[in-house]
Amino acid sequence: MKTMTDTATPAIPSAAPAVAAPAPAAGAPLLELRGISKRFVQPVDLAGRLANLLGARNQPSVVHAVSDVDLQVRPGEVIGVVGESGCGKSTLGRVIAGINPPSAGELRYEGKPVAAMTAAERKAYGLGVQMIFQNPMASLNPRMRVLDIVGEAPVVHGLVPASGKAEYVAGLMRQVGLDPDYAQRYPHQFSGGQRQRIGIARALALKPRLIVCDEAVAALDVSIQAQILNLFLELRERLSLTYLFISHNLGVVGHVSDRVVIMYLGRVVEVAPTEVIFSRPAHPYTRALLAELPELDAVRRDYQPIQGELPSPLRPPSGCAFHPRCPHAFDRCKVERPELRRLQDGHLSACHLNEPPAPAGA
Ligand SMILES: Nc1ncnc2c1ncn2[C@@H]1O[C@H](COP(=O)(O)OP(=O)(O)OP(=O)(O)O)[C@@H](O)[C@H]1O
Repeated sequence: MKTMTDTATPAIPSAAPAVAAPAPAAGAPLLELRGISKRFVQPVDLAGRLANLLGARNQPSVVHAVSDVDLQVRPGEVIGVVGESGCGKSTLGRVIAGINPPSAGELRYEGKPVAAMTAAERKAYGLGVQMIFQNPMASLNPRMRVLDIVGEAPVVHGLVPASGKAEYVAGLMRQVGLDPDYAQRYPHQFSGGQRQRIGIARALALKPRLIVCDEAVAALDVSIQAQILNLFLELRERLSLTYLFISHNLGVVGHVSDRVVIMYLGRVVEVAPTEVIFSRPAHPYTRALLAELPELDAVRRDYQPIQGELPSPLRPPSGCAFHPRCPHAFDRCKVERPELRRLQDGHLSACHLNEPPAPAGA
């Protein structure tokens, strides 16, 4: 059977946003994270346990995937979460979407702590926060038709009667740019971009307020990435959606986000409006990520690209976790972890170099 393909559109720029994003609504946060941490305990194998018993080594078994993250997401806002592979972005997204419970801290949705929600409130939260994944082929059941992939959950949750399912699915398919005549087809009969549109329709079917997009365009060709990003922005306008956009690529995130959160080894190291991240990055790690982008402009020309490998979250470095890779590290960075400090309204950074100089004579 014929495979559908996407038409070509211009490639995504590697830096500043291409589409002017409307200012997010002010007011109470839709989602709030207070000191959120997520640790995974890794099972120690028999040899490791024996070695531990004999004192031959002290095998750490706790992965600090996310540590002490504070964040407020306002309704209508698009927040980009950026960092290298393994820095805790997906774990943070999964905690926000309720897939993994946090190990510590408080998650609040629509002003209520999730841990203290009634069953009805928890259901509203579960439907209100949806997640879209990187690989649509892996996240769509290959044996289900689009009609069921998109339409099953809203019927189960009573959002639409079974008799109205076909019409509901057809409306969603149109909304994401798919021909409703293909509702009887299976995922493998669509192109990569079209499959991601099915994933988006499936998320929209539950009428979410917040969508966590985890590397949602990373597996797509560059021209298709631009189409899907533009679709996210159109849907945001049309449906007043809020997004958390997770990506290792600062260029992709810059295209869609109002604010960017930079993560390093489980911690937030910089937060700022997107244009500030690109024009006045304060953290050496953010500058290193900018240096990786193909089109270096004059401002970024002296940024140093990232050196070496991400350390293991089993053994985070002492002090500032970035110090072994930081071109500006000095003695204090090795022993004292810098706090996330407010530099200006909406701009926070965790680097000793950002501290104001001590007053003369102090
Ligand atoms: N279920 C789990 N059990 C044990 N460790 C985990 C689990 N999930 C994630 N981790 C570890 O937590 C750390 C953060 O992983 P995470 O997937 O959140 O990072 P990421 O920034 O999203 O990376 P990627 O872009 O590669 O997905 C990694 O060291 C990872 O191995």
